[in-house]
Amino acid sequence: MIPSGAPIVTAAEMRAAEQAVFASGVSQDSLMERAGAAVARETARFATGRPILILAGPGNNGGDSYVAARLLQNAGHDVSLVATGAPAPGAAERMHALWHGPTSSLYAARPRPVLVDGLFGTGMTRPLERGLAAVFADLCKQAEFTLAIDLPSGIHADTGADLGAPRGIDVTLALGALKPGHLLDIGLERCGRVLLADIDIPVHTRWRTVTRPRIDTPGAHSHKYSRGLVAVIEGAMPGAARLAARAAMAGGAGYVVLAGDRPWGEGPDALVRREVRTAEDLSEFLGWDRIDAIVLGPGLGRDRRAEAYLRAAFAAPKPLILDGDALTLLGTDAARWLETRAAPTWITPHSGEFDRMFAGVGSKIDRTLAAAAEARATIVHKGADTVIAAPKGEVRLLAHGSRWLSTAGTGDVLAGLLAAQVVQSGKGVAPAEAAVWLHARAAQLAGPALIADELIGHIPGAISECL
Ligand SMILES: NC(=O)C1=CN([C@@H]2O[C@H](COP(=O)(O)OP(=O)(O)OC[C@H]3O[C@@H](n4cnc5c(N)ncnc54)[C@H](O)[C@@H]3O)[C@@H](O)[C@H]2O)[C@H](O)CC1
Ligand SMILES: [K+]
Repeated sequence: MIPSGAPIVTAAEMRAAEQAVFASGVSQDSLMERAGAAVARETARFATGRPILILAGPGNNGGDSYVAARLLQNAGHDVSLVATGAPAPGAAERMHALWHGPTSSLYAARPRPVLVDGLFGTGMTRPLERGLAAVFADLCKQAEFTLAIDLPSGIHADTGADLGAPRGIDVTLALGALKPGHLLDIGLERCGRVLLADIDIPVHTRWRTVTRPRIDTPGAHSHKYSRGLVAVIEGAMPGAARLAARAAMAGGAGYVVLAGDRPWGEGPDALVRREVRTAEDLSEFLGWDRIDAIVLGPGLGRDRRAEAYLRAAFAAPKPLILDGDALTLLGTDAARWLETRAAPTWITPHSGEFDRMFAGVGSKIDRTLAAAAEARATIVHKGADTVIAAPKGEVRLLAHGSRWLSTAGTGDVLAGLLAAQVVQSGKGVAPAEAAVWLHARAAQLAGPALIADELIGHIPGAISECL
């Protein structure tokens, strides 16, 4: 569980935001008191009277620990503390001096039912030392409830990479804002439930977690064309394009056309079919001015005709959603090709497709942002941690999507759903955010062992939560 619509900042941005608070006249001690008070409040809520062990590292994460230990003890809790080294000069040292309760060394620590991890937070720069990681993991294992301050110690704040974090953290209390490490990579599975404590540090960022979209009920004068026409192009595996087309219909598009050489197969009667056999046919069809968005890629194939279809779709001056085989065909030339398009483009790669198209370093957010800027396209980089990035720097992140989505055809559904949002809500991240939210919610509604066909049936239920 991750708070929705919450700001996400890097460790450096968080430090800069803290500096701005200090510059406005707030002392470091009072900010640390706020952080420690938030930790004490949440710990007390979950501890329900059980004995508490607090781990305090050498930096400001440890400083928060000393404050929380003092406040919990003052409130009557049974608290003991483990310090892993001398506190750094400054606020952490002053908070250490105010702690008068029992303190032991890490290696002599006895497990207690409630564990608070204040070893390292955003200052985590290198892997945990082995012995420390082993003792820490053991204390977590033996605790009944574990809360991590800001981040689990052993998770890289900016990438979510594993620097030795234990399993079994129940709650991570993010201070001030979420960090990428709460949402990406190993961080996503090691943080447990993420709660966000507002400690009054203003942050300015264009990175947020995905929120539930607001969808308008069609107006009195709406008609099939005003609600948007989506053209889905069929290829070698027609089932995939049909899934995308049905998802576009369920997603609220006014009119959906399936175009291909075998479009007459199964599927709803409300789906309009159009026979297209060659790239010339396709160009002619895509010249129809009623078309508001094109979906190309699901089940397209990778033969010469598929390449010719891709060129025809690229040349059409219409919003274009590219998925699956279209992305494989673009390959390492993707950015060069995509940046030539005048009309808006969305691409929906999973990590394998993304890595074939783009180089790049850093976190999944950094790499997706760099690719979006280079390709001048909005990218929905799918996975357990789905990152949406737009060329001008906007980022949306959806973590904890249903693991049951990892099955054939769900990506085709997302592509169709995205097209439906594009024709209804326009440019950039907004339609992608809406599509990703609806897709995840439909998956929750479909429950375990879902198949892509069933997912489509739950899209209207997801939409009804957004009206
Ligand atoms: N800045 C503030 O006033 C506030 C910060 N808050 C909390 O502070 C942490 C960030 O604190 P910082 O001191 O920058 O870093 P850490 O406490 O995470 O640790 C830094 C400390 O640890 C050393 N170190 C890093 N990695 C390792 C390692 N693998 N093994 C051993 N030592 C390591 C590093 O060199 C430093 O000495 C933030 O997360 C908040 O919890 C408050 O929230 C608000 C006030
Ligand atoms: K921590």
